[in-house]
Amino acid sequence: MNKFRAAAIQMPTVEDKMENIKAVRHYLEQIKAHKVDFVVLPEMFCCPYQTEKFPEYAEEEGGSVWKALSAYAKEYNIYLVAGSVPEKDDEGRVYNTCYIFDRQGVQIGKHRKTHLFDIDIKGGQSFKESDTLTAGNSGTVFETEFGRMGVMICFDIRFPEFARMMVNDGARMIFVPAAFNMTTGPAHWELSFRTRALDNQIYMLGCAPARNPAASYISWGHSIFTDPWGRVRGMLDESEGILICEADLDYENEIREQLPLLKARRNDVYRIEK
Ligand SMILES: NC(=O)CCC(=O)C(=O)O
Repeated sequence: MNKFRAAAIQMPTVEDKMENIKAVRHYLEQIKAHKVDFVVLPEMFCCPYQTEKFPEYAEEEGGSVWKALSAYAKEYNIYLVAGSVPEKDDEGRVYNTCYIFDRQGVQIGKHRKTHLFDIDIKGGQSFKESDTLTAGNSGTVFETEFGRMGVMICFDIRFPEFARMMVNDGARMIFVPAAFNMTTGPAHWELSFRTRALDNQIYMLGCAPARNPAASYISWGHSIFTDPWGRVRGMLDESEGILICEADLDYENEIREQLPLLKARRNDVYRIEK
């Protein structure tokens, strides 16, 4: 039980919400023979990544998208870290939400993106999720037969405390539905995954949408798997594809024993004396 397999499905997003949902089944069929334990989908995999579209595509928890994803988890006997979707609550607020289903299709976790992606890079990418989205207010872990796992969504990865909090809470791997762009992707995507993996001595799996050069927000792609030594174990390019990887928790334990960063922390002194 110390090894498990996971797949990141780097799929394109089309305008028709339910076409994206149908496409997920096609990929799950394709990887059936690999007997993966976990599948992760991209950020906003069934809604164009445009702020004005989020309220239009949003559904309440338990809606048609949720039902289809829960059914897939059961049918394919997988943990489904179901990318992210726009979720609306009963007061009309909209969140960037990742639902997590177990092998029976039962929802065992839900993460609402906590750090909204509001950036304005001179000569590069601008985006303002907070125009239409509300931020979540907590980190998220979920339980599996392999141990506790963490989930964060895209921009959340930039905040080191967030991953550290999950690791402090016992997370063994962090799943990251994401969609970096053509400005920050080449600069920071791989670096962010390697850094969070190295600092926390943990496996990280990031899943991005396939690149569509005609989209208003262009995804960097490059779904990625990094290990507790900070190495890249697998990475796609920008095209549609599936990244299949294996995590070995004995290896993670060994790294944590041999280079005992997590144990050697000095939480008693991390303050500035004034
Ligand atoms: N969807 C996002 O949160 C994008 C984050 C991103 O591109 C970054 O640079 O951070």
